[in-house]
Formats: sequence, structure tokens, C-alpha cells
Amino acid sequence: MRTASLWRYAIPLDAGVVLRDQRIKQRSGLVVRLRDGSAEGWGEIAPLPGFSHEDLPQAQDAAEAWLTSWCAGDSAAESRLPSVAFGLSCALAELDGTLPAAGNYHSAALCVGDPDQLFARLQALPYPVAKMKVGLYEPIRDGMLVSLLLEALPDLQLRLDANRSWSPEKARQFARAVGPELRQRIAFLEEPCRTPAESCSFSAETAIAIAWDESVREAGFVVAAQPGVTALVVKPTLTGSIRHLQQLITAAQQQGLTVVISSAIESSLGLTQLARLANWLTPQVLPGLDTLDLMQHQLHRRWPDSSLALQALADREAIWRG
Ligand SMILES: O=C(O)CCC(=O)C1=CC=C[C@@H](O)[C@@H]1C(=O)O
Ligand SMILES: [Mg+2]
Repeated sequence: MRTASLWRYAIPLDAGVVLRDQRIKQRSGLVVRLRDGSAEGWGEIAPLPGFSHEDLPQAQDAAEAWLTSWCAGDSAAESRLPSVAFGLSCALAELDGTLPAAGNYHSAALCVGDPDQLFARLQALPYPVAKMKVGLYEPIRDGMLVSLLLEALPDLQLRLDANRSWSPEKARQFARAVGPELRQRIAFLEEPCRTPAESCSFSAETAIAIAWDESVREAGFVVAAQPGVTALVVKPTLTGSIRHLQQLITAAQQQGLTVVISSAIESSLGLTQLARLANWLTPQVLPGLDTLDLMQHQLHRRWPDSSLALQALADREAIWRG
């Protein structure tokens, strides 16, 4: 017999989390549990405000509709809402044993907070790869900070993310502050400019490699090799099911592009599943999952070695059962 439950969660975030100009104080989402006989699978459905097109009430409605038909024994089609399709596909993949247990719990270190502490942290990394946001301040300041870090730490590789914030001129100002000999240690710069065409011109002009993040989620996006483009940054909560992720990865591999599985600030439950997907589907690539420390506690499952408190779900009332 099939049964399902849904819980709602809200996890306080550290004070400084800003997403697309919005300060968000807590991360909210749903947790789903599927049971079929003695098998069980869990998933997280957590649309990200400012990034997902669906909101939490819409995701909840769609999840309840899907679960109702699943419990009745029907094979319901994947939800059109990416966060719902992703969370349900994780629960199904745990239930039927297709999602392997082993995870890749190493991530590109997210550069947040005090620059002095950052320096010490980057010096001690097991894998010298870090991710830094740019485009929030003056581009020359960003370029100087990038140069400073790359000069001081000769093994460091940087992934940068501008979230489409620069005009071509601002992007040039950034590049001028980074010496040509340092540029090859920028593994990629995600979406430097407002349009993909401007980003490609920037890469051709500066020899700085770029990656697509926002573009992957735009209607009509086709995975294609382009000069200067090295990677696709994929956030499955924003793109959809595991099946869709596998299709993206296969297409990217055929075009010689790397796929970096990345967080949409999921709880430790969703993040550990992303670490398992990364280990399974992109074993050669360091994922971008260093977001757990933005939260004040873990949820349901532990991220290995995290000292954050764990909150259980079992003793809480489900908001829906079927
Ligand atoms: O990609 C990573 O390494 C971590 C995740 C990350 O940087 C982001 C997650 C969610 C929203 C954004 O603020 C940001 C991004 O734009 O990629
Ligand atoms: Mg990005």
C-alpha cells in the first residue's frame, strides 16, 4: 500500500543572506515522505524566492495533487513546477533505490563574511576551489579582491558569479583589474553580463572563461558548445527532476561542457541529496553546495561533520497525509 506525508519547515537564516536584492530571514519549504510497503523515500520541495517562478502555496497544491494520484496507484506525470518535480523525483529515487547512498560532501567554498577570516579559511581548504559573488560593489573593487586572493594563494581556483549584473563597460573594468596571468585561475565567471551575447563577447575579449546559470533556466535554452563557455551551473530545485538533470548532463558531456550541481539553499535534507546526485552523476566535478552554514540548524538528515543542531520531523504534525 502507498502512503505519503508532507511537512512544512522554516529555518532561520543568518542575518546577511541577500538574494536578488531581497534580504531573506528564513528558508521555507516542504518535506515529502513516500512509503510503499516497507520502502521509503524522502524529498525536499523548496521554491527559492526571487529565483523560482512558483511560490510555496503553488508548490504545495501541485505536490498534493501529484501525491493523491500516486497514493491511488497511478503513475502521475512529472510536475511542471521544477521544485515539485525535483523533490518528488528524489523521494521516488530513494524509494526505488536508484539514488546511491554515497555522496560527494566536498564543495567549492562559498566566500562570505569577513575578508580576514576568509583568507585563513581559503588557506586551509582540502580542495583549493572557492566561489565568490561579484557585481554587488564596484567592478574595480571586485577585480582587486580577486587579484589579491589569486596572488596570495597560488593554488587557488576561483568560481565567480556576477548574476548578470554588469554592462559590457563594467565587465571590462573588472577584467582590467585582474592581470592576464591570473585569469586562467578563474575556473569560470557565471553570467557576467545582462545578455548571453554580451557575456560571450566579454569572454572573447578577456580570455576569462564563463558559465551559464540563469541561462540554463530560460525557455529555449539549448546546451551548445560556445567559445569561452566551460560550464553549466545547475540548481535542480530550479530546473526540475533528476531525469531532467540527467538529460542536461548527457547533453553537456556531448558538447564538452562541465555541469556543476549547485545549491538553491536547500536544508541539509535536500543538500545531502544533491551531494549524492553529484557523486553519482558528476563524479569528477566539485559541486557548489557550501550553503548549509547560512542556516541556523539542519533538518531531518545530517550533513557529515556539520556541528549545526539537527531538527527532526518525526515528532511534528504533517500538514497533509494520503
Ligand atoms: O553555487 C554555489 O556554489 C552556491 C549557491 C549559490 O551561489 C547561489 C544559490 C542560490 C542563489 C544565489 O544566491 C546563488 C547563485 O546565484 O548561484
Ligand atoms: Mg549563479
